Amino acid sequence: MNIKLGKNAYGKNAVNLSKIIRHADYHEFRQISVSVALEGDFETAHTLGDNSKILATDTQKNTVYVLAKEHFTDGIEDFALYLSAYFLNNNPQVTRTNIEIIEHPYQRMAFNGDTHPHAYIGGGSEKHTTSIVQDADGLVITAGIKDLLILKTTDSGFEGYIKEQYTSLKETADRILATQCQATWTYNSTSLNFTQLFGQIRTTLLKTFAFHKSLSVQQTLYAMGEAVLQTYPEVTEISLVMPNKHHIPFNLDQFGMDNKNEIFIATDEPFGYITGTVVRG
Ligand SMILES: O=c1[nH]c(=O)c2[nH]c(=O)[nH]c2[nH]1
Repeated sequence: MNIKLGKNAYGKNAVNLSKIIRHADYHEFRQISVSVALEGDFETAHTLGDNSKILATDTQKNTVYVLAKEHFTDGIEDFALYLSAYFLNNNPQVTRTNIEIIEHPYQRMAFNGDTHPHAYIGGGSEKHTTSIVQDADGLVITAGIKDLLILKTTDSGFEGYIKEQYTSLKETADRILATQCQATWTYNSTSLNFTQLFGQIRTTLLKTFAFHKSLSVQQTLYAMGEAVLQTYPEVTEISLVMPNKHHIPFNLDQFGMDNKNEIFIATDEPFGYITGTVVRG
């Protein structure tokens, strides 16, 4: 029988790391989760149990903590780029790296407009993400947002869809639009101000969601992606995942009351799942 090893990768997932960056009059607190995956000359590790080319995942984990001291000082994109280059340059058996970082944002507490120097509030669902895939041919860098919970109470409808024997959904010109959005975009360069761009792109996504007169989730998804590509030449394409978190009007008729689009059943499952990539050209 002719059997051989196909595509494979290994590495350490979810290296959870916190860092205090001490400035003169305040502290910065950062919390990230780093995942490393390596591809390369690992055939005999699988077929013979020969570990001579294996950089232990425990060593990979330690490398992340050690390099964070000097090199995690700015955006997660910059740290991911540094880690990727480090693993490639120091391990000739590695031909491709895939570094992913998720940042859990913490904000300094504010009281009457004054920001506290070293107390933070976190725990929201929204996260900032990045990924680097690098090999001898080059590098792809993405950034993104995930678990961004956004909702609007009007300027959303859904009408004009197919009506056939199994259709029961009623058309509406005024519904709640809610989603737990994930957006991932690709940059055209590795020397950008990633932190600033992330904040600006996030604002563009939110603004478009808020001001768009939505005829469907699909249309809003496209408008959000289009706005990012129109505004930021550094972005080559953007993918969005927008589950439709349904809010179904509750039937108050049965209790002799009129539901004027005020009371809803929020259903988690099943949910509509709308995904799309918006590209140039
Ligand atoms: O924005 C929507 N897109 C759909 O494809 C769809 N399908 C559905 O039942 N409700 C909705 N809403």
